[in-house]
Amino acid sequence: MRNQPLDGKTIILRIELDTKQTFFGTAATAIENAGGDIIAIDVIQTSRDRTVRDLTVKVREADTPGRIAKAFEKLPGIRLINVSDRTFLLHLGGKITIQPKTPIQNRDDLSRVYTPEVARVCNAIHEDPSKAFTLTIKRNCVAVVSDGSAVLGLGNIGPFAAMPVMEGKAMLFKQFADVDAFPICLDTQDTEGIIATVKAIAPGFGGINLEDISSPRCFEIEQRLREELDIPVFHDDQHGTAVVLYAALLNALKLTDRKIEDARIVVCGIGAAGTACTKMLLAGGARHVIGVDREGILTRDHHYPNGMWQWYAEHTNEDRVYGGLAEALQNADVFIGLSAGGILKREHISTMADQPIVFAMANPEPEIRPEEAEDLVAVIATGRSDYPNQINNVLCFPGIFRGALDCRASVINEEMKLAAAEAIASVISTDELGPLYIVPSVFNQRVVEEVRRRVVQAATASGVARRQPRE
Ligand SMILES: NC(=O)c1ccc[n+]([C@@H]2O[C@H](COP(=O)([O-])OP(=O)(O)OC[C@H]3O[C@@H](n4cnc5c(N)ncnc54)[C@H](O)[C@@H]3O)[C@@H](O)[C@H]2O)c1
Ligand SMILES: O=C(O)C[C@H](O)C(=O)O
Ligand SMILES: [Mg+2]
Repeated sequence: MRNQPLDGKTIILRIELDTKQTFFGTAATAIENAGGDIIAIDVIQTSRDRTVRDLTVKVREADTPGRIAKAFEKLPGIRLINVSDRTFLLHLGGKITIQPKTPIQNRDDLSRVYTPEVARVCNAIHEDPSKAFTLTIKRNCVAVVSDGSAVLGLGNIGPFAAMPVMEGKAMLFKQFADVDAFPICLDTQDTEGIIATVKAIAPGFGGINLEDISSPRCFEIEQRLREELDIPVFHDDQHGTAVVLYAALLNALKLTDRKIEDARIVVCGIGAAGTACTKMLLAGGARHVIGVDREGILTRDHHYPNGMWQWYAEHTNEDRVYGGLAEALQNADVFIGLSAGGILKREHISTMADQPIVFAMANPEPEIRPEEAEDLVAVIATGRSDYPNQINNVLCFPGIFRGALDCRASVINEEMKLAAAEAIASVISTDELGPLYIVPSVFNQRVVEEVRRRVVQAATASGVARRQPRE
């Protein structure tokens, strides 16, 4: 059932009718009886005794398509050729394409974009490699690189299955920040193999956005690439998430009249995202953070083979709380979930402090659905597009890379991340702030603009900008 469309969604049924044996009305009635609502009909092919039609059908329940298929099996003269939903149709052939900026209309054009004239441009770059930034796509191009090892919360589903997410990130880069991003899914999960491959492809890119690479390998991969490349390398699940989380938390704390230093914060899922979010919270002044992973609360009297967990245990949970999620959440002000769907229960939230803040950010299924918890919380947010308060790294990565590319930053540093977080939080004024509006919408055009502006300023002030963009 994993590929079944979700409730309330639209599917498209391609059916073939033998018009000597049956009528369209029979098919329509079967669909209605199975819980489907036909909202459009397209005739695809027709002949004297055969017709093929696409029926766009709203489904009320997840098992409606299955029930329609069963009903058709019993009806002579009706054949179900295919069921697709709009999401799958949108993915047919992939979601992005490459387009030339100018058409090649004659031999003159051809000789400029290609041999022989292109050779002069190649020689110019050979003499001065920094010209690659002005004379090639490098200036505006980001590689979105994954090994498919931690795709959303789906786990290690490999490079082929990771592609739709990476294509989606490339679309978002382009639409929101006019960055040309290319999805690259690697058929290796070997740390050295990934580092060598990214270094080898780097000449064509002005930045590297690492995506959905599992921890702890992601830490070393990013660290080494940062040291060995002179373009920004940014692990989105760590830093993009941390930036947006921090922005959202600043606003949620403001709304509930709390200070970050006093807030008791539980981070669940100490992987790539959970670790980076915690580092940003500590840098922002948080003093009471407890981390919980599958084996329970991380404590400093335990030795962890995972170096990042060892670091984590030494820098959090000063009061030495032991146990699991339930124990960690007693009297906590904030829950930050970056773990797995459905693991937070109402019973957990009811033991939290008054006016709890719940950020259930696992994708695609949050730790708890807002409708299950909204009567218990002051603020709830998820990473999804279909609920209010979407805390998702898409609020950060387009704008932070736009800024970094525009000022040709050599890295994306802490100052730039902090500037991006403050920019996102600032898009919502005090008057506008409310329980359903702690982070701006992805479609708010001020987000990228403001993030870019402050990121360029921060890069310049911290000495990593290599040019000043025209405003
Ligand atoms: N909203 C966003 O912008 C955003 C950004 C990044 C990641 N995420 C989501 O956060 C989750 C983690 O992503 P990641 O990149 O850090 O992955 P990761 O694989 O690096 O880390 C996941 C961590 O969660 C832990 N975990 C899994 N199940 C758990 C459970 N039942 N209880 C406690 N801990 C558990 C794992 O042991 C691991 O340490 C995913 O669901 C991902 O989709 C959301
Ligand atoms: O892809 C997303 O929606 C956010 C994030 O990068 C994730 O891995 O969940
Ligand atoms: Mg991700």
